[in-house]
Amino acid sequence: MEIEAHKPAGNGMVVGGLSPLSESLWKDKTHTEFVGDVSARLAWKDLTVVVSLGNGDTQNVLEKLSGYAEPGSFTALMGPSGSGKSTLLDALSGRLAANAFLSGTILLNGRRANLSFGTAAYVTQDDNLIGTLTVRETISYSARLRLPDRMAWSDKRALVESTIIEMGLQDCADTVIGNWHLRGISGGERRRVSIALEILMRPRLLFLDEPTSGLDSASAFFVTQTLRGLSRDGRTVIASIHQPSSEVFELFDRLYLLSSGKTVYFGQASEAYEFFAQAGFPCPALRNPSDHFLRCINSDFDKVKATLKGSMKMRFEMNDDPVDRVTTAEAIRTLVDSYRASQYCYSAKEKIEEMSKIKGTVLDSGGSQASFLMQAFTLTIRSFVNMSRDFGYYWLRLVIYLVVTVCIGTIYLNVGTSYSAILARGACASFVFGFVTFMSIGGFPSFVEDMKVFQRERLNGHYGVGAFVISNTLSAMPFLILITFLSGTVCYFMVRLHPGFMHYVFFVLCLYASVTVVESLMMAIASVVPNFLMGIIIGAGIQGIFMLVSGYFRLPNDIPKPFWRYPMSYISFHFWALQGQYQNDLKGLIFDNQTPDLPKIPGEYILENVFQIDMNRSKWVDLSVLLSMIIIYRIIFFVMIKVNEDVTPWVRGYIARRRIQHKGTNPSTTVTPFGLTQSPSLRAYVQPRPR
Ligand SMILES: Nc1ncnc2c1ncn2[C@@H]1O[C@H](COP(=O)(O)OP(=O)(O)OP(=O)(O)O)[C@@H](O)[C@H]1O
Repeated sequence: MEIEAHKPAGNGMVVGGLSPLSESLWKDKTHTEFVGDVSARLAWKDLTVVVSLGNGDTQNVLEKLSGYAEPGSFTALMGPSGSGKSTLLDALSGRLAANAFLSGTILLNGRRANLSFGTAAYVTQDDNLIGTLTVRETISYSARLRLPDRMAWSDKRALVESTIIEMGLQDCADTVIGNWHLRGISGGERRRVSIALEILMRPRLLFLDEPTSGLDSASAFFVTQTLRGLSRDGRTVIASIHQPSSEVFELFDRLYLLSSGKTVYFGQASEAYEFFAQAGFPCPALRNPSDHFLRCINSDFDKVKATLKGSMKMRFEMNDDPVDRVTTAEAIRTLVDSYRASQYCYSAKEKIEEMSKIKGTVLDSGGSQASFLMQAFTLTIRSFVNMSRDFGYYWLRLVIYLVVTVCIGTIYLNVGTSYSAILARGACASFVFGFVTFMSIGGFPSFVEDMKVFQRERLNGHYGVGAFVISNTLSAMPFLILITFLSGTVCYFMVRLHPGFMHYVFFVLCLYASVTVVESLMMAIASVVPNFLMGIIIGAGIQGIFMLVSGYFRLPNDIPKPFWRYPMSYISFHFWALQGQYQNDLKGLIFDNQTPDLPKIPGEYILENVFQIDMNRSKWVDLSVLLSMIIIYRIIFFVMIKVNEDVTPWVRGYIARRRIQHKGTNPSTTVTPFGLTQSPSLRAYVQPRPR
């Protein structure tokens, strides 16, 4: 492949968007049939977003916003912090939080469309990436996950390489992203990797939330130039941008200025200067126009002035700047009114009307084109590589498990068959299946990181929930087998549990099954509780309760009925593990009695009368129950993710809607002149953005 044909410009970055090679590669090799016009014309009219707050109050985050974005143009959303830029992007891309209610019209190619789960690509503010992979690996795995199976790997690789060059990542292509123990690429490079992952599939519609935040001026210029280049390839690009430099500002085609959820200006970026002058706020000489616009509409300046005046730290002198002669609140009012009465507003409305009348192509979901098997396989390999490189994922646990099992081994060394060994064996099994399995909770922070990556990729339609659950189960298997077989072997032979190969195999299998159940339980918790401290506390609490009813701390027949005995002890995996292991260890052994003149005690007698074990059930049945619990927890994990995606937002939305109605505001959907309604619905997933 002629990758060399891409000659990086200047600092090694190819500015100006997709190179002709990658564009043609994409079309040729994916064999994508572009029937008709596949460009994305996005129009929104009278978009209002109301959020319900925790105390039952409501807040208007966006108020009757109208605008449009066309293929071939780069639209920048600008405004002070809290003005509603991210909310507008979320509303347009179908990602509003469940407590947010949308009314108004959003049309893609003149039609109502669902833009979530891959139809539009969205680069969010947080760069949730896998820290142990290099930049090239990250993009390559993403290519395998999403490009069609029939596309040759050499072609996929060529596309990956051209994307790396396009985002100027060649110098750090073989550097790891970085995590808590690995020093990786810089923050700016992470941003560029996040963008690279989304442009890989050449989406027709691309949303970016603050793609230049945290970047130095050269990187910010480069990223913006790349986005502009993408738009020049016929794509529709909308990005929120914070405090752009004058060079970056010059790259915008259209500017959407927001303040407190209201439109201050929407039109050609180059004409904003004139609009501000006409409204009575001309940009002073030698001031960056974007700084001036934001200075005029950032009401925080009023608070800052008041605070400084109050504390006598600052004397305000009148100068020529009109912004200093009025409060920012007044300036915003004047600008909003001027815009409503301006020709910019009229021409925008006309354009929106015109766009709404043209019914264009229905765009396919831009999600993955790879088969389910390819997705599951790639995710398994990627997850396996990550687990093997992340010291904290399994290796640290292996060390701790070995240390703890050596401790167990020395404390119960050659436990034997004396009278006191009866209780010692019971205690040893209880410790192994209670505490040792409990230590698996240590993997929770890594699960939470995995879930963050999953959520980002899932929302952009990279793969399905099923592929993720399967891959997560398979990739962990070799590590769990290694950990449990090594530590189980140490424990089994040091303590000298029941001799015999099958007894040894049962012990380690039982340990493996128990540890995997804990892993699956913690994954299920991670799918609902994204905070790792809370997740660990919940996981520890659940396991503590399970341990209590395992049959060791209270004998099975003494566990209070009905709740603790049924269902709790049967749900507890510790219960099945102990029942199986007690049989595995004691059955067939003969123990000394309290005094030598009393007859010896058979293991079966102890099992039935001391540990109250159900002897009619084989230990292999106990093991099967444990193994089926793994499957049940994985199904719960799958269901939890689905519920989180589909049902939880609906329920939260319903509660918030009731609250708003109770307060007297009507959040009902608005039927627009286009006949389209937007309402809080199942598709308005998602986890509210962290704020
Ligand atoms: N789901 C929500 N629940 C409660 N408040 C919300 C919600 N979504 C947005 N808001 C509020 O709406 C306002 C606008 O938020 P938004 O994140 O859209 O602003 P922004 O312009 O993107 O800010 P920044 O530049 O700081 O990211 C803020 O006051 C925010 O707290």
